[in-house]
Amino acid sequence: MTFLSNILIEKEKEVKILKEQYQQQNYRNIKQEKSMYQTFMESSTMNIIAEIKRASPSKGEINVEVNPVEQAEQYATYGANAISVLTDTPFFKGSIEDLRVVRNTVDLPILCKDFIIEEIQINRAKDYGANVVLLIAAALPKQRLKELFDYAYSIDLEVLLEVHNETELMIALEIGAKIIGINNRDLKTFTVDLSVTQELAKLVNRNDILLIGESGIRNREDVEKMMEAGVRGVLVGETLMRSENLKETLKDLKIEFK
Ligand SMILES: O=P(O)(O)OC[C@@H](O)[C@@H](O)c1c[nH]c2ccccc12
Repeated sequence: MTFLSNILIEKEKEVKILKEQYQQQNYRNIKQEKSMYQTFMESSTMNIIAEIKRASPSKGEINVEVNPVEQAEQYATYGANAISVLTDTPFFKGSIEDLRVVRNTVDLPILCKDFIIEEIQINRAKDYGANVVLLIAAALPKQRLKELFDYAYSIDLEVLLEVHNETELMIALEIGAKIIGINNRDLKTFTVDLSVTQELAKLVNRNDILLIGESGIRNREDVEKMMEAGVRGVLVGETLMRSENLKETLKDLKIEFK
């Protein structure tokens, strides 16, 4: 049993309960003036998606006691371009409430980071104020991915479509993904290798695709590697969650495009 198949089983249960209990809330329906895609494409510096990540199955507890409001405020103040909120509870100790409080704190684009298998999760993400949802190519068959992808855009959400190998990348391109995240971490083995982004990015020779390098980014050198690989954004969790000086850490990661 891999982590991914385990969590998908967990999500089936969660969705079943959601279907019974969830009622549309419409707390906040934020329409960003500009899409994340557009802002990131126009930026002259590396775009940083700063993640609120309390724990993970590969690292255990990272920063469980974090105050998501303070963390998000600091991310925004020190130059993050978007915020990712891990809303999964059983494996990452996050919650959908984290998303709401972050939404009420910052105006940056917010990514709802979860393992989405059904439309109802997308509705809930929207309700709680997300602008972008994650879809993971390894988690679903192509047809289903495409349906969820189209559904998200139909309710004005953008999609970060995450891939980890060439087959998944081709699927993402066929589906018409505009924002593709290349995960350096293998969700089945947890191995992290920045060369995943370096290799896969080479296969995308289109300048209308926004590429994001995800996972295992610790310092400026890593961001430089990602930039040379051709990504316009990086998704950083653990490094920021463990940082004792977010001002310095974010400054270090934010580099100018050449
Ligand atoms: O903490 P890191 O190594 O900086 O990684 C952040 C982010 O990429 C990672 O949390 C992530 C990428 N894809 C995911 C899918 C599900 C859960 C988590 C993730």
